[in-house]
Amino acid sequence: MARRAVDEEARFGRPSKRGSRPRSKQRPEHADAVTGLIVGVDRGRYRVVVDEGEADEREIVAMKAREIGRTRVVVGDLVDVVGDTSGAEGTLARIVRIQDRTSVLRRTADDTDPYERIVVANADQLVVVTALAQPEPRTGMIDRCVVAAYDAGMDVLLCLTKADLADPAPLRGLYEPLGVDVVVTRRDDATSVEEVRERLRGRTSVLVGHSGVGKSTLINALVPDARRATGVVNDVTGRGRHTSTSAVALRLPVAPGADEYDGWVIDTPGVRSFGLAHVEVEHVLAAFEDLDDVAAECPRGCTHLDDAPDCALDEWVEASPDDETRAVRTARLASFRRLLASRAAAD
Ligand SMILES: Nc1nc2c(ncn2[C@@H]2O[C@H](COP(=O)(O)OP(=O)(O)OP(=O)(O)O)[C@@H](O)[C@H]2O)c(=O)[nH]1
Ligand SMILES: [Zn+2]
Repeated sequence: MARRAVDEEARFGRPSKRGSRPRSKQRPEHADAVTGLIVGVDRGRYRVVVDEGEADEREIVAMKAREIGRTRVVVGDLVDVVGDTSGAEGTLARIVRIQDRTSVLRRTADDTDPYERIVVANADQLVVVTALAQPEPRTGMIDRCVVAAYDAGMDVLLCLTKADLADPAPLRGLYEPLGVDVVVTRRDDATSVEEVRERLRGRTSVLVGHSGVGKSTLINALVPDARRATGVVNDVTGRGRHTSTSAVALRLPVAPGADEYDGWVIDTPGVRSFGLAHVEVEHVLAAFEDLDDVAAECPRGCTHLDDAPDCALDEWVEASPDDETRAVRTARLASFRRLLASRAAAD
């Protein structure tokens, strides 16, 4: 759990978790707040898991309290909740505080949505689900996801699906030099799903991917209860089951069918790509430790792009002690520049 900011505590007069102050009626109501994790958002109603991992873990429904104002609350947020937090049918609790976020995954405004949005908070891994065929992989889209993740300080796992249809080697070759972990799956190979589970265990992972890449198939295999089959029609409404486009957090079982959970899988049905106008070069650079050190020697304001005068990264490749090193450095620099360039490309 993220530690609450000191000034927030001062403002609400709440003792630390370990505080020994006795509870009394004089204390502000918020002192009785419980902490919870936002697992779903739907039209102003927030699904919150409280007392996670304890005997009385439960999911409650809450709304934003007035003091939160217009601050957005997103899936992955840790919040303090007051009021009726029993989770009993028909109860509605109030979110009075959003705890400091350890990461925010953003998307820039685009044609369909004029506002920059935080998609998910506090996730530590972005899983880019890409089919090896049907639909054909689009490296531009993968690059943009990698940039968005690095900007947010998240790791990237590239999950290549439909391995029965095409060879994963070329894409592996393109992304492993970027420090991207690659895992290959196929629907009819349960062990490949377990390899994905291993990498998600104990972490909070956001899955993104274009329609048809097999993301639902993968999530259903990882989290059977989710039953996120596409094309399933609701008997009552006659519409697809998942008309909502907001993110949803699902608990990851430690093994197929296990009652024990370790980690969260966040599905993002509405997010197909990321606008990247907000991304800073320095954040992308920070994900390439070797280049980051070298770029410290660049002229002020260096763009580090192909045409940047006196970019220290070019000199670093030039100064390679041998051919092997030169090949590695050339590939690293080309990958980094490809990512930088993807910020400008539309997808
Ligand atoms: N050949 C092959 N097909 C697969 C594999 N995994 C999934 N598919 C098929 O690909 C199609 C799309 O899979 P979904 O899981 O619905 O894809 P999705 O990414 O969730 O797509 P949306 O629901 O549109 O977002 C389905 O017909 C799946 O049966 C695989 O490993 N190999
Ligand atoms: Zn430079």
